[in-house]
Amino acid sequence: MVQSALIPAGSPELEAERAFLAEARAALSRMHQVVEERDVPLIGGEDNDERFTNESNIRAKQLRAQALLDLPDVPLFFGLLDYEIGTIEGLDRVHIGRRHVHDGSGAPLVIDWRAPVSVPFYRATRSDRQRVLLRRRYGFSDAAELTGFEDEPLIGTGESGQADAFLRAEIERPRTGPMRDIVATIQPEQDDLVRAPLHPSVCVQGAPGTGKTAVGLHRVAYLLYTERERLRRGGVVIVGPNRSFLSYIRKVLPALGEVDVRQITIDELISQPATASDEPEAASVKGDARMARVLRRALWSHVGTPTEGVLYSKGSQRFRVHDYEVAEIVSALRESTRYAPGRNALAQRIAHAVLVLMEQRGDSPDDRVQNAVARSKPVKQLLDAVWPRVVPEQVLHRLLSDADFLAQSADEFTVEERTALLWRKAPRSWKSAKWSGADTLLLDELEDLIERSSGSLGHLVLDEAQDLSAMQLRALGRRCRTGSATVLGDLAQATTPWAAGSWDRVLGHLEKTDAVVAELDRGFRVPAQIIDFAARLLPQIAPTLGVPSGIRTRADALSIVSTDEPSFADTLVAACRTALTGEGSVALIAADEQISDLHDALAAAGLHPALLGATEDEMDTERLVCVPATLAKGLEFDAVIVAEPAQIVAAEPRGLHRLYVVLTRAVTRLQIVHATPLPTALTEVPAGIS
Ligand SMILES: Nc1ncnc2c1ncn2[C@@H]1O[C@H](COP(=O)(O)OP(=O)(O)OP(=O)(O)O)[C@@H](O)[C@H]1O
Repeated sequence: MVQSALIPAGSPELEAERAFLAEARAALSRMHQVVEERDVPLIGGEDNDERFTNESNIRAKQLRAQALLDLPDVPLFFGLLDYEIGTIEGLDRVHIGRRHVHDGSGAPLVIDWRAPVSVPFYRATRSDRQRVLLRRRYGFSDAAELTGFEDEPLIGTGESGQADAFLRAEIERPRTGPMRDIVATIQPEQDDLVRAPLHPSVCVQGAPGTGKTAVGLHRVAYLLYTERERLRRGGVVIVGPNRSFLSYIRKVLPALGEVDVRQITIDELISQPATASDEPEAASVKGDARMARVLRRALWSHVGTPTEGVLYSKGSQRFRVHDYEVAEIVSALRESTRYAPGRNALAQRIAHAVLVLMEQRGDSPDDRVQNAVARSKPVKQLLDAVWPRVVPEQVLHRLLSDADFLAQSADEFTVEERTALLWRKAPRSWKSAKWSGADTLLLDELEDLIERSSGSLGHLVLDEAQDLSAMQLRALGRRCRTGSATVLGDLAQATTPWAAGSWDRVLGHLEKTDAVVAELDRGFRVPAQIIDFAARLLPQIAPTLGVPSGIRTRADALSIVSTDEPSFADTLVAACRTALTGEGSVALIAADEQISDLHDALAAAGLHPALLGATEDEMDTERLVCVPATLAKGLEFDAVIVAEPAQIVAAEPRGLHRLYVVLTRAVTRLQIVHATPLPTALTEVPAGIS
């Protein structure tokens, strides 16, 4: 909501626009009321299908009503296009907003930004004006009151700078609370990705603040508009790195009228909760793609070679299926099925062989006889010996506790890697085992090897995907086998030791190798001075990536304060106090082990800081937030104070990547306060980087 618009209050045209806004609001309220008052057709009967249909209809009505609620702080429209007469039948002037609003008789008042007629709002230029005569952008107060507008005629020569000024004003609007939508200022390169079709999948590599998260969220809203029916069945899920991040983005989709999208962490998507943790070495090996082969081998090693056949008796008759015949069936099945259906198929094939023997002796047995043979004691005994029933926990327990079994299943791992995998103190049985997050993914993989999972998700958005392990990506891909994905991330921000390292690998693990990979390199969040400073780390952390460009510059964007140990806390308090005199949000970011002491120091100085991660919505309530470095990813603040970069680097193996993340969170100002020397990667400027 840009506040500085050219047309002043009181002008007749502005008053006309205000009246139009009031009319549109009243119309939306009527649309909402119509839905509220509509009876849901309920079908009689109490069986599951009928109950399910009734519940779905009630929920559909609730969602529709919710989507039509007029949100008091969200403007109903943000732009307008004047088309050449006759371009669109009966509609030369189009107001563009977050939702479609009609007057009750079907005539549109506000057109949804996702509709084809809205596209030129984002794409038309003077050299390619797409039959548009004029583009108008509106300014609103924080209470969504129309304060003015700017017109951009597209006829004539030259380019106007209004769009850039508008974008800049929008980005620099002080941040309060969670992330907001960018629907009024989506840029053409972002719009390409937002409106890309549902298939194939899309993968976006983008430097910090290039709008990846914003693109992912707007793309979901767009896909739900164009493919609602297809996506309704499987659903759409957004997977983010942690609860703080999800809380930060939670309001964008509802503001765009989409209230039925799950936004969760990967741990929440995998059904089994973790109850233990891993050493980093173990977590790394468990996340490695080679684990998939190891698990497959470990599982299938339970299938043995029959040493005896089956002797089936019916009355006085005996039917024998020889061991070599069983062995042939087993070996054909192991090549072609999953574990559990293979076991059932083995029983059926043996039973079929018995039936053939019966027929050879003149009987004419039917299917019921075959089923009875398949369930008979001799067949069951053979199954238990040759193809035993197993559960994922059994297999994993054995792998992590039995060094010989592990060595036999995992010969591609080094001795050190196998040692890292083995439990120091193994639980007595699989039933009493506690599983770490990495283990739950291995169990998930095993479950799929035993019985194919359904994989029916319609669309999956993965944010910060550069951090996911191969096994996490495989688990995600399994849930979306027929659906498509939007994969968002930045390889330079990969902080996990198990990060896949390239988009080809990520997409391979996800089984979305058909994805189109695109790059965003215009940084909207971070002023150029800060981006250039942070980019000094790139030659070390991501030498193959290009250096991003910041679209804004600010003379006072970056300052570095060197202090000594005794004055360190006081210097930080002073820096935070000064930052709070400006507008918007302020973050103090420090290494995780340092943050709570610093939080206490700020509190003792009376600055009322919140501590990120303590609850879920601390960014909504306090202007000053203390952020542990490991939770900073994906977030942004108007002013950022980074304490002791060297400590952030020293805290973890990929500390320089973490520092890159931390340095790129500020929208207006970054101040670095340090008592120990800055990491040399920041002070020794490589050639070609300013
Ligand atoms: N077209 C735009 N108009 C206005 N603001 C924008 C636009 N594109 C991005 N922004 C703003 O820039 C900031 C960064 O966007 P976003 O968080 O989506 O970037 P990102 O690429 O996901 O960053 P990171 O890599 O740090 O997670 C946000 O405040 C977002 O609203």
